[in-house]
Amino acid sequence: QTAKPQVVLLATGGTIAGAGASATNSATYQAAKVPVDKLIAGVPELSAVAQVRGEQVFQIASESFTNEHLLTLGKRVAALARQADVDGIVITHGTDTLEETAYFLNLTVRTDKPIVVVGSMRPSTALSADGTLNLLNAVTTAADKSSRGKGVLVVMNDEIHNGRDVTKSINIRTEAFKSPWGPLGMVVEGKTYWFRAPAKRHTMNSEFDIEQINALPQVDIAYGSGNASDTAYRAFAAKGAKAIVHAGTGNGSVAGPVVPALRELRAQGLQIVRSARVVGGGFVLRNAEQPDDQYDWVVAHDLNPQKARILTLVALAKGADSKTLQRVFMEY
Ligand SMILES: NC(=O)C[C@H](N)C(=O)O
Repeated sequence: QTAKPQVVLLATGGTIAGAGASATNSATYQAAKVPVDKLIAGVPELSAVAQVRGEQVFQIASESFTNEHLLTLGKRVAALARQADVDGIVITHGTDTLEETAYFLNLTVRTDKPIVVVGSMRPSTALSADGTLNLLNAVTTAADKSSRGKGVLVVMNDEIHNGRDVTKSINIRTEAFKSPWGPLGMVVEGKTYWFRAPAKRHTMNSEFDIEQINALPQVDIAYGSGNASDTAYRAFAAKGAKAIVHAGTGNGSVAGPVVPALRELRAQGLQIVRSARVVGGGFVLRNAEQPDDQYDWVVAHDLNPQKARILTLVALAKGADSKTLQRVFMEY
């Protein structure tokens, strides 16, 4: 009998480790309560798929993830990926910022071993809790050789998503994670089925390397709306932001009263990234809506504001200027 693949489960908290007062509490509960050994013990079916060992990296709700958490987690994932006795890595994570961590790892961990990020929408104590099957599907995907070289994956609700594309699109359904360009595959009854592969640079082909990153700059997001003012942009700059991601209306458009502030801040050295707040997937074109060449601003292409923040962090940590920043937004 051949040995089972070895999968390390890194637990960070979230609703998948959440506990409510009763089985009918599907939305009222405390995140980050159940420790990693209990998560593993709660799904005995895991042992048929892989040899799973767990590590509790953090025990937090993902809305409280900081840049330091990203660095700590990324370095641990990279160290494990280098070990010969690790075939795949699963990260349990709160769903609120799961897409940000998945994209960060996708950009910075240089490995072709499967890295799968997973969460749940209902706490472990709820009726029809979704965490157990999500976890089994995530370990199945991480243990599968066919998952290699596809970048960091997110497995939720039987679907395998590209960690770059996927976003939390609703907060009250188990069918919460969507990729604007579609999922990569499915996990059904312990088997993976693939339909497409990521086209953008990631992991092994990335120019970024978590081993070389020891600090991440402050990058903030300001939200566009009607009656917009420049207050938030100037306040972020005053507090030391190195870049501001503009979560713009429509095609990353910028309200008239905000334009002079963004031009001034750019002149002071901050990078200005125009993204789109639209939910179906943005697509911001350079020099459409605003003269980006003239203002030396950057467009986020199809990345949503929170993902644009992650790529900006990583690029600025490597000293990117505005030209490099624009290049990486098209390549990653
Ligand atoms: N469903 C969840 O995991 C939400 C929770 N607030 C978290 O992100 O940790």
